[in-house]
Amino acid sequence: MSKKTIVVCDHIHQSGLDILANDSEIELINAADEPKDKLIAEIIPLADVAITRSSTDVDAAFLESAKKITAIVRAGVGVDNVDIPGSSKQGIVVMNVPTANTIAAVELTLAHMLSCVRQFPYAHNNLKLDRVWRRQDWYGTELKDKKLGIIGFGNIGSRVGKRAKAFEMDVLAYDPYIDPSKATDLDIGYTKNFEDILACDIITIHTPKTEETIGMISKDEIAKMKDGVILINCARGGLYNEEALLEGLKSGKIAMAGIDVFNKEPATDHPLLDLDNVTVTPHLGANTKESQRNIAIQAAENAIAAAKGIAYPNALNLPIKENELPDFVRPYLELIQKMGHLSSQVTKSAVKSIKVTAKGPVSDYLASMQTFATVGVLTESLADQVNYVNAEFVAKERGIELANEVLPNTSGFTNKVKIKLTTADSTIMIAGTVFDDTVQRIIEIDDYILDVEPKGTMIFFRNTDTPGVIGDVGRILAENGLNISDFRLGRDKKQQALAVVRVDGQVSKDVLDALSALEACISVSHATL
Ligand SMILES: NC(=O)C1=CN([C@@H]2O[C@H](COP(=O)(O)OP(=O)(O)OC[C@H]3O[C@@H](n4cnc5c(N)ncnc54)[C@H](O)[C@@H]3O)[C@@H](O)[C@H]2O)C=CC1
Ligand SMILES: O=C(O)C(=O)COP(=O)(O)O
Repeated sequence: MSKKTIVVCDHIHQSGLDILANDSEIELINAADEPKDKLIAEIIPLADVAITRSSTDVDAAFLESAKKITAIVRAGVGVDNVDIPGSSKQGIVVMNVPTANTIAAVELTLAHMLSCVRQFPYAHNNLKLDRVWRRQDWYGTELKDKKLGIIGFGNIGSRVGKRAKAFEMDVLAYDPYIDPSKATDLDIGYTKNFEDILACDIITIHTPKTEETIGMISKDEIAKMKDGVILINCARGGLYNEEALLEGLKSGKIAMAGIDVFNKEPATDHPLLDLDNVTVTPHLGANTKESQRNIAIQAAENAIAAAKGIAYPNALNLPIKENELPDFVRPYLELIQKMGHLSSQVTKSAVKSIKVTAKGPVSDYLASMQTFATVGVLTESLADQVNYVNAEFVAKERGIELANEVLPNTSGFTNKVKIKLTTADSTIMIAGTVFDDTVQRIIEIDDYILDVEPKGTMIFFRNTDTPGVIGDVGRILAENGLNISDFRLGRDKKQQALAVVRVDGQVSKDVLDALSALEACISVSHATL
């Protein structure tokens, strides 16, 4: 059998390189020190499998060169620099190594917190580089009794919280996608109100980088914070808007920031580096010997398994062989995934169960429908960490009940699919169908009959069915510069109406507040697909 070539694109621990070098069926190319243009142009075309870290973007240029690649192993957690849909299209399985560097990132977060409150690097430089002994210049503050706000309470966030408790901090978690008991069982406070986090003394973020989390802390949020707040980011650059962060640090509103990650890396001429109230590290969250050793071993073993076609551990995608599905099924899978994504955005709470029902010939693909619906629901909180391969496993791990059922088709449609999402706070049902094999439509939301294209930014406005409401909604949107691209109305038997309004542009909190202040409003929410 000819050898399979595994290309290592970034620096990994020697233990992983040894495993790769010692396998007689594997040809190892260690390209960590090669310039990226040479890597892409000359080395990637030779690879059957590639191992990457955050320094190598798996983008269009990479994929263009990846003629033979069947699998990519991201030797770490974050896959925001990996084009997963593009990889799937090319039949490339993307895998990551999700928990091997958790502790390293947790401990770096604590290091930044301590460095910030004691201005550690500045005092260090003053003595070591300037040879100045001025103890009166270096009065810090204590972590004890300070309120720590943690955004994102997953593997890293929860462990930061646990350790902060050992410092006798008052810890508060914000993560709308977890069961609150995950925090309260650790004697850590839990809030669904983001404003509570903004009122903390120190704020640290541990979410993936998604459309929802990019710029989660920006100018408006910083304005609401305490004067002298401390901000830590050891997750991903851009979760704190960098311009707003810079401005806040310059004005002194933010006393200190501890930053490990930047929007664009390497960040050797970033304006944050010119300030004297930041502690910075060059994306070192995962850089401990223990983590890198564990990651390299797992990445090497998983890359070999993939190269030999034996297994794809922690696969984040399942390249969909579209030609193996009947033509009419594919749009239903896409539709139910959108319906899942939409329902989780509207309910915005810890998911308890996802039930999928199908009527008509599409019911033969019920298990796939369930998978796509589950991916859609969990995408909102987990982004790329959930996929068609691991959806069921991830849902079960989070205590989410999955159910599905085929129902006799009395609907009048050739096929009809429905998702019922139950969360800690509410339940929503959305049904859809596909016309002419291509035209996807939402046809029911709860008891309302509608005809809505699931696309773009949508506002869901539920109101008592009284005259003049539509005009009021239109006026508020116009006043806020939002152009309406579609307006659909459904009525139920209780004299209530649901308007689904598609708009061009983003829906701000002000718009939602103005809509919910209307007398006829029962509820208002929005979602973006
Ligand atoms: N600096 C570094 O070298 C390292 C950075 N990381 C990054 O740290 C971050 C966290 O990693 P893990 O804890 O392993 O991930 P995780 O998946 O275990 O946890 C992420 C949590 O964020 C929550 N979340 C998602 N959207 C949210 C939102 N809008 N608001 C509040 N919470 C939200 C999720 O529900 C989940 O509980 C990732 O961005 C990862 O890439 C991870 C390792 C090393
Ligand atoms: O695992 C992650 O998400 C990280 O950010 C670590 O990235 P790295 O492997 O150090 O380039």
